Amino acid sequence: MELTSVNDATRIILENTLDYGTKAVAFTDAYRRVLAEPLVADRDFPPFDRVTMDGIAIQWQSYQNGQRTFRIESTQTAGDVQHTLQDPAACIEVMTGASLPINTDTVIKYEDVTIDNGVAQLTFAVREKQNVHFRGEDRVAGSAIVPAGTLLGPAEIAIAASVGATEVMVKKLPSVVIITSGDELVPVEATPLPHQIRSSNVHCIATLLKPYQIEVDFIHIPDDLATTQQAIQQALQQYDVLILCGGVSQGKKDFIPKALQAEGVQKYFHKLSQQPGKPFWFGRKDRNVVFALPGNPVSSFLCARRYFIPWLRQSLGLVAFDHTYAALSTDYVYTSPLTYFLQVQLYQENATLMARPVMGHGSGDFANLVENQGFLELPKEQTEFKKGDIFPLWRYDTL
Ligand SMILES: Nc1nc2c(c(=O)[nH]1)N[C@H]1C(S)=C(S)[C@@H](COP(=O)(O)OP(=O)(O)OC[C@H]3O[C@@H](n4cnc5c(N)ncnc54)[C@H](O)[C@@H]3O)O[C@H]1N2
Ligand code: MOO
Ligand SMILES: [Mg+2]
Repeated sequence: MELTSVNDATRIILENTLDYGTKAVAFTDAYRRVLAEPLVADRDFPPFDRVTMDGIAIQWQSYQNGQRTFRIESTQTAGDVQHTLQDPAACIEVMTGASLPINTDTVIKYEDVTIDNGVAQLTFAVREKQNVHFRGEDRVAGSAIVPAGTLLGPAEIAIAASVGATEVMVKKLPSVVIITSGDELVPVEATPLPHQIRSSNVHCIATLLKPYQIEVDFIHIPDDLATTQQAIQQALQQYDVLILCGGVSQGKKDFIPKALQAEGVQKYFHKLSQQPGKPFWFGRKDRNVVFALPGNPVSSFLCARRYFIPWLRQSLGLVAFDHTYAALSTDYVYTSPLTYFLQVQLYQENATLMARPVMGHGSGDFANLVENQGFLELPKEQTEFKKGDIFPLWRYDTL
């Protein structure tokens, strides 16, 4: 049977991204959501001529005229209404964050003056308009400071706060369920019998999605076709996205592809020319998108990272691909005609990000994942990879 290439699979998946609309959320809950409407400056940034040093404010012209001593008229601290300098030859004491007094244009910090008996004497040269952050210098009122489509981080949340956007419009997230199958799996809190294991993959995948603020539901089904079909039917009604884990290979109880098709999910591909994750199945039914990942823990994780994250990013209006690049630390040989996801440990060598292969015991060895931070995507046309060659790097920490 013809295997689908990694490139074709990527293209097909990205042809099936969906827009889930927008919603308003409290700006304090907007971290790592995608902004749907720009954050607009309600005032100039800064909104008034802002003093940037504690010291005295003068009129530059009097300094220019040779004056070096200034009588102190008043003191203006941050939060005070704006003072006015009455005598152009005098000065006003001002504090960082205060609005610059009317009739002044230059601030001299305390370290550059001596004050005696209510008179300030300059001890250093002064530049016109120094130590003032002038109104509208950064942004003018009405300008879009944060454009729509931005993934919100600390800096953007600060802008939301500053413009008084208690609620912001963000892209809605798809609802996601992770469905595990397998009679050998028991819950985390259970003590497994000798032939059983605790279900761990789902928590790996759920954690992978957390940086995007996606909270998943979990469903576990036994290896039984009728129950599987029923669970899939219900999940298709309840969720936008189904991520299934396991049951997609050749086993006697690998029912997932059959059950999905029986429930009307159209298969877009099954089996890729990649290692690990070869038996990956992807399909769609109307607005339901279904990622049926191979059960081996490394396979399900790397497939979720390599295919689901770009799908999610594009669905949210972000650039789909979030890989970077790293250089192989050593020669490497891989002879199968498959794209290889090589698990690597990352380290910095001068300005180059280096990737050292960390070989585990195949796609069942998920303990090995803790030793590496991502994988290099080695193209299937090549078998010999040279030290220093650069390849796409998919990091596990996606944000
Ligand atoms: N005859 C063939 N056998 C297999 C092939 C093949 O091409 N021909 N492909 C192998 C590859 S590659 C993979 S990957 C696996 C995929 O298997 P399934 O998707 O059918 O997954 P399962 O059989 O259900 O489980 C595989 C393995 O993973 C463990 N697993 C599953 N779910 C979890 C979970 N939630 N937490 C922890 N571990 C989980 C499960 O116990 C199995 O050990 O098939 C190969 N076989
Ligand atoms: O491709 Mo399977 O994903 O190696 O274990
Ligand atoms: Mg199987």
